[in-house]
Amino acid sequence: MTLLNVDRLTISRASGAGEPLVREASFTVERGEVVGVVGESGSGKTLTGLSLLGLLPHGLRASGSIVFDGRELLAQTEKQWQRTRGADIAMVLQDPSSSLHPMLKLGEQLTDHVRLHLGLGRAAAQAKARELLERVHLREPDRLLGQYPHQLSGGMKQRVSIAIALACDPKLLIADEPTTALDANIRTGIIALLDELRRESGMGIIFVTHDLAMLSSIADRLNVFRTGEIVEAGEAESVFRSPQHPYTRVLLDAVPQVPWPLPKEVQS
Ligand SMILES: Nc1ncnc2c1ncn2[C@@H]1O[C@H](COP(=O)(O)OP(=O)(O)OP(=O)(O)O)[C@@H](O)[C@H]1O
Repeated sequence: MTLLNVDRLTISRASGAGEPLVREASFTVERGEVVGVVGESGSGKTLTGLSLLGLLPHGLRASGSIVFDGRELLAQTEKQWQRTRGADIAMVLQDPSSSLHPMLKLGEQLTDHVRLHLGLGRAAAQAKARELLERVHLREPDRLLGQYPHQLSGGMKQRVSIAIALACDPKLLIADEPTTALDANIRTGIIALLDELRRESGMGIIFVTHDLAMLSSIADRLNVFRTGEIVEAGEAESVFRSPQHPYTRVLLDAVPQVPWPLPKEVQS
């Protein structure tokens, strides 16, 4: 069964004013698949991601259909959404600091998170926290658990926020510009980690970015957004090789070299 089936998703102002911000967007995500969502600033990528978590900003509403694992999310109560978030669908944001409390040691944040979501006792939660840090390839987890976020580099912080997102074994991860704030060489490591996690766990990933080149090494399929609409969708390889929409060509022209997939040195 398809993991996620978004059908004619429309996001508009609840007041009815103005044009919809996202218009009739339809796409699917299969298990273990990375779907790239690309487009210029303001094209509706983030709102689409937030609607999959029931987290649209106040004053906006979604219509159409979002079927996840066989159930309609748009019909959910707030209580049902709370169970969906984290346990079924998790999100990683551009700025890892936004998912980490600056005044709390990582150990407290990770163990509190797993205790809350998995109902584990203190010792089991600490063991789970260590295991999660190892899963994202952070060395010396015990030492890290005693540190504050500001003691970590940006790349390490992003790995910790991925570890937090993985705590409940979500089936779908929405990664919204997860590498934009990072240096080029760190970026490659985070992309490799996401690629490894989807292979290992069968988790689907929606990778949102304005940078098409970023997706060349990881995306199976692409959705190109422009002013609230999907203007091109298809297998990543064929979109890279022969883009159909003029806007996709403009995005590709901004990428320095585009044989698909890009050679490793260009990906970084
Ligand atoms: N709370 C809101 N109320 C009204 N309009 C909003 C709200 N949030 C976002 N928008 C508008 O919706 C449109 C889509 O925004 P969205 O954040 O999804 O774009 P994006 O493609 O993710 O952009 P970026 O790459 O800059 O993050 C934009 O025109 C934005 O100004």
